[in-house]
Formats: sequence, C-alpha cells, structure tokens
Amino acid sequence: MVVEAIPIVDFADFKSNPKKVAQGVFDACKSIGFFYMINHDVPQQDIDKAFALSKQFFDLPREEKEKFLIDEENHGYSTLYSETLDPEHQRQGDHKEGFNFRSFEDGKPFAKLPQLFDQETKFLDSFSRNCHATALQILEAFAIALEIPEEKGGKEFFKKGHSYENSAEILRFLKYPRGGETDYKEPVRAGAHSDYGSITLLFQKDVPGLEVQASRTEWISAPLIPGAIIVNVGDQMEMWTNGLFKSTKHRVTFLPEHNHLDRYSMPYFVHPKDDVPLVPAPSKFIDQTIANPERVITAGEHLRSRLDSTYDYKK
Ligand SMILES: O=C(O)CCC(=O)C(=O)O
Ligand SMILES: [Fe+2]
Repeated sequence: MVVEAIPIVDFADFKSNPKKVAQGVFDACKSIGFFYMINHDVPQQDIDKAFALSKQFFDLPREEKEKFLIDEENHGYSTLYSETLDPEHQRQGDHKEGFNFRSFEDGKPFAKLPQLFDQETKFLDSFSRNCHATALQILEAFAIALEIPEEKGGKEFFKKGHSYENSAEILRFLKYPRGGETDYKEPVRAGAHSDYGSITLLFQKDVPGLEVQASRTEWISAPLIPGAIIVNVGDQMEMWTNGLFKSTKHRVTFLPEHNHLDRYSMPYFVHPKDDVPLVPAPSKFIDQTIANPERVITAGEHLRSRLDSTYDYKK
C-alpha cells in the first residue's frame, strides 16, 4: 500500500483510550513505518535547550570538537563526511557532523564529554530519559495493538526488552552545514538508509529536508510540524515483527531555497537490550516462522555489524 503522507498520531488520549491510539500507531507502522507523534511528554523548552546546546557545540573550533572523536562504542563526535549512510550510491560521505551520547549511567556520561556538555550532564541525562520514556509509550502501543498474550508479557512485552542504562541507546545531535561553507554540491545530505534499532524519535527544527521512501520509486517529504516528534520503525523492530512493521528508507535532501541555512536535527535511537533475540514476537498478527533458526541473531550482534559498515572510526 502506498501512503501519500506520513500519518499523525495524537497521544493525548493514550491513558484514557490506549486501544485507539495503539491502532493509529499500528496502521502507520504496517504501512509507511513513520508517524508524527503529537501531544507527547517531552517539554518544548527542553527540546529548545537541547538544540541550543547542539548549536553551541558545533560552533566550537574544529580542533576542540576533534578532541572527542567518535569511538568504536558509538560515542562522541563524527566529523563532516565521516559517515556514509548509503555507501552503494554515495560518492562522498554525508554532509553532516554529529555528536552521539551513549546513555548516562548513574547520572555519569559514558565517556568524557566536552566541557559545554559536561556542565549540563543532569539536563542531558534527564532529556535522554524523557526520550526513552516516550519510546516506552510507543512500545506499549505496539504490544497493545499486536495483542501480545498476557502470559508472554502482554503490553509490557517490548518494554521489557529495553532499558535506558546499559543499553546501546543514543541521543544524537546533528548539524548539516549550509551549502556555501563548502564545495558540497549534492542535494542529498544524508544518504538513503534505514535505522538500525527498534524505533527512532526525531526532532526537527526550522529547516525541513527529511524524505521518506513511500514506495520503491517515490520519495515523500516529511514537513516540519511544530512540536511533533517523527517516529520511525528501525530494522530490529522489522525483524522482531517478522516484516509486519516496516523499517523504511529515508534520507535528507536540501532544497535550493534552504542551501544558505544550517540544518539541525536530533534523533534519539532506541535499541533493545543487547541479548534480545530478533525472532518473531508472539502475536497472532505476526508470522511465527523463523527464517533461519540456526542463525538467530541478537540485537547486540545486529547493531555491531551495522555500525562497522557505516563509520570510518579512524578519520
Ligand atoms: O536529520 C534528519 O532529519 C534525519 C537523520 C537520520 O535519519 C538519522 O540520523 O538516522
Ligand atoms: Fe535515520
């Protein structure tokens, strides 16, 4: 089924009418794999503060930022062009720089942070926890819509497979610098890719650019909806639902009229615990056939192989 636009799901009624909200989430995840979540619990002032910190960091001199280069554990600063999300089609790496925060443990950062972030660890930890809590609501909606039997965990089923601490979850700050700063001529700034984890929450700001592959040939744009979080299904959730939920390819493309603007975005990548086996979840809606029973992989193994193919850690 081709969907013309990304659906909007209003979470205002999630407590009073969880079934209705879950149905909206379910329809979106089975078709386009993306939806806008409105009336969520992440305060706008926190989103604004996180974006402000992101800008302050990217404004630092290059040498300062490069003191915190991304490591093999997926934490730290990734330089312009160091990530290539679509290696088959891209001649050059993505026109973006980023900073990844692995989740905080007991309020402490996963690894040394730039001073600017270090003095805001309390805020960054609570912002990330808030994103995680929001993700848990969505995961609960999945389990409700999939009617996971009580004895298998019921509405807690996917939530139990996730944790904030000791997880691979990442809060990521991204900046796509304006075209004029470099000689980068490609309209595509982040190559077509699907996300790796269970779901991604994405905060966009001011400059649109996200495009979603609605069908094999057609890209549709994901316009900015103030206050909304864009939610999409990742590969591991597609595997966990045996293909019922769609991990849809997306990319970032600049329109000529936005070439003079810097674009900031902020994904929160939600990941199941490392030891979760990616086998069909117990639902009557999900085909229970395990394609390759002798080669069942866990979420941790899957993530490792995907990260190794996208990053050049040595840069
Ligand atoms: O910047 C965006 O809007 C999208 C980023 C994205 O898809 C990603 O980092 O996985
Ligand atoms: Fe993505």
